[in-house]
Amino acid sequence: MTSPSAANPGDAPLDPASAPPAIVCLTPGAGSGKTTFMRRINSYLHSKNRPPYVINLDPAVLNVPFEANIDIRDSVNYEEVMKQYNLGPNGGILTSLNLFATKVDQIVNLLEKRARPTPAAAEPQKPDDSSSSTTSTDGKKAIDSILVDTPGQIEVFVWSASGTILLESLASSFPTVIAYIIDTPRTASTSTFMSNMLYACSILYKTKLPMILVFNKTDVKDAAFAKEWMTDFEAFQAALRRDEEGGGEDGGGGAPSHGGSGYMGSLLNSMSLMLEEFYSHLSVVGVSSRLGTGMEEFFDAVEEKRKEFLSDYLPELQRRRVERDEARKKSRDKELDKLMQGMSVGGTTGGKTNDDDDDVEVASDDNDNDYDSEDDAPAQREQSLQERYRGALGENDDSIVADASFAKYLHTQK
Ligand SMILES: Nc1nc2c(ncn2[C@@H]2O[C@H](COP(=O)(O)OP(=O)(O)OP(=O)(O)O)[C@@H](O)[C@H]2O)c(=O)[nH]1
Repeated sequence: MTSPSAANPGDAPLDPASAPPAIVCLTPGAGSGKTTFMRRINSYLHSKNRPPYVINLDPAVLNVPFEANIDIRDSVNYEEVMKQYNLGPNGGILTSLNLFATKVDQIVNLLEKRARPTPAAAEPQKPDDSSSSTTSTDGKKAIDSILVDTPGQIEVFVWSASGTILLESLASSFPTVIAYIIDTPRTASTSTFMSNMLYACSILYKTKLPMILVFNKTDVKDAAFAKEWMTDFEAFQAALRRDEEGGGEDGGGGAPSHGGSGYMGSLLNSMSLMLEEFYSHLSVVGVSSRLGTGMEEFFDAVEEKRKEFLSDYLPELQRRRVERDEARKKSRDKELDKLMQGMSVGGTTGGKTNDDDDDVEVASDDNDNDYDSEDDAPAQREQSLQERYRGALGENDDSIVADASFAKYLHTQK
């Protein structure tokens, strides 16, 4: 994995090429071993003296068996959200994520600050310094990677607006990679394998982020069969035939596999052909979170996907971001124009200046402004009023900074 190498002066935007990767862990089903996997990669990075920055986005989790630097549970009380809004478990998670997503700018700002190396980082390291990490602007070690844990209810995260906002915001500053954790023993039948792949495919198209398929629990079942099915169509066909003849594996769930029978057989057949193109975009690794095997392979895949993010995904992401910012600015300008016209003080774009004394009184109730001349006064008053309205509409960064309680919480994080 690459650590940030280029020093970014002051508060200049973080260069994505030198930014640490963000690894977002998702799992299609409960019990796939996401938590165990997160704990394993966390301790692996600690053992390499490259501690990650950990973010927990699961508001409903009872215990996180690793230290999270930012934890959604510290700012949103899931139980309370369910009670107050009269929601069920999924609605509670969704609303908690929505509440948390309103603060995403502050989180990304904090992460950028923590990821930015100081000029001192450019100095050569001492030979006895085993760490390859640098130092962030506030004197702490610059973060080398970001690990994000997500709610086990994958659909709540992936298909919600807040999930999209959180992922896009993260990806706008950091090369973001999805680690999709699969329970290998439970994916051994052709039909469960195919449903898992289709789900991964839908997530890839929804998030538009590079993805690593992590076949977990390889101590119980080797992931070689899955790798073979993804690269060799004939092998998958043979497995389908075996399933049809009743000799297929039952996927560990106890139910017999009917992957190859009747219309299911031909459906799986054509789907496997269709998915060939999708497979070519994925990295596949087999790991055992219990034993800790496959970690090097996983981080090699992260590095590969980080590069892919920079070359393929980032340009598209930046294009979408510019489009969205322009649309947002246009709609704000429109609102501001309407507001100004309503107040009869003119618009932002060529709106006429109102010379009426009564209106000027409204605009000048702040005595701080000393105008140079009588002629300049209306224009300056109008400008000052416009600035205040812009602030109220959220264009001013100060409105974010002013949210002291959350910022204070974030700044107490390690
Ligand atoms: N044999 C084996 N078991 C594992 C492995 N990884 C996780 N497990 C077991 O699988 C079970 C589920 O693991 P978790 O890490 O809790 O899985 P999760 O995806 O977070 O599941 P939820 O808690 O339901 O969200 C536990 O009993 C783990 O001990 C592994 O690599 N090998």
